Amino acid sequence: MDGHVLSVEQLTVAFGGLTALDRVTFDVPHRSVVGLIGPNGAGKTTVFNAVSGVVRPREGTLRRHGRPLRRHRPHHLPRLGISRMLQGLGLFPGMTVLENVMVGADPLATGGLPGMLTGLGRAPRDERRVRERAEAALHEFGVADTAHALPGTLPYGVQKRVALARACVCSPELLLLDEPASGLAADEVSELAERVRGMRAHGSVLLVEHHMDLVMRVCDRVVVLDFGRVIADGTPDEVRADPAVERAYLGPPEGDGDLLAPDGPEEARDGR
Ligand SMILES: Nc1ncnc2c1ncn2[C@@H]1O[C@H](COP(=O)(O)OP(=O)(O)OP(=O)(O)O)[C@@H](O)[C@H]1O
Repeated sequence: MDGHVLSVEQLTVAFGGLTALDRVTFDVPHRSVVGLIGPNGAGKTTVFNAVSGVVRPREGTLRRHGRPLRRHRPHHLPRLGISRMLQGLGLFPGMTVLENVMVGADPLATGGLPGMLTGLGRAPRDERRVRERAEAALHEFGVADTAHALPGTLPYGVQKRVALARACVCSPELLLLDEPASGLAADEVSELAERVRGMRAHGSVLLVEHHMDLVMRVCDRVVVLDFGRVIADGTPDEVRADPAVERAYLGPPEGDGDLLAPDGPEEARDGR
């Protein structure tokens, strides 16, 4: 396959008079983990929303393997091999864990979501295949024993794993992870780091995360945004040592804290 899993070229997004993204350019290579970081309001979520087809860029091009994505919508993502795990998890509270993950696996089948939920108009073979894929994903993420529970009855860390299983069940070529570490305990973050690193075996990950320790541990490259512009793009070590990144996080006055300390950026930004 030619080109990168995702190429973002000169992406510009405006909300009224506010330019949220200003000619943002970066690539997500095949089988890599790319971190997208930056202070609050830098434009990270807007990049995800543009890639997901939720917002339309004013200018610029998104490419998958060199081919431009034109006027795509969020429901096209499974067909494009892209999956997104939302920060708010987005699990359906009235459906069991297994059913939630089956929704993620459903694009693999020929029948639609209504067919899956009602059992009508759907080949039993499809139903079986979707169920098996969902069960395998739950097993892979260590939550098979929760299959018949409702998400709201489970601890947050377990719900996160369910949401990850749902995002991964289609074996996406590109997984968009929006702050997957938020709300997790330290041991859960370490486990998450292992999982994200392991995802490289199957596809690529674009990771938005404030938890710098995780970003530095799992990413092959890190793209840094500030006020809608890319101010750095390099390996974790290169980005960590970049004075422009330090300025963005710590502000111009003599900030002398640990630049990309695990829980530093948000507090540092507040002090600008
Ligand atoms: N739908 C919208 N309408 C108007 N302004 C918006 C909208 N979405 C985002 N913005 C603005 O665009 C800029 C970038 O926001 P975005 O949410 O992408 O930043 P972020 O880096 O994800 O921030 P955070 O780390 O706080 O989630 C901000 O100034 C934000 O207020």
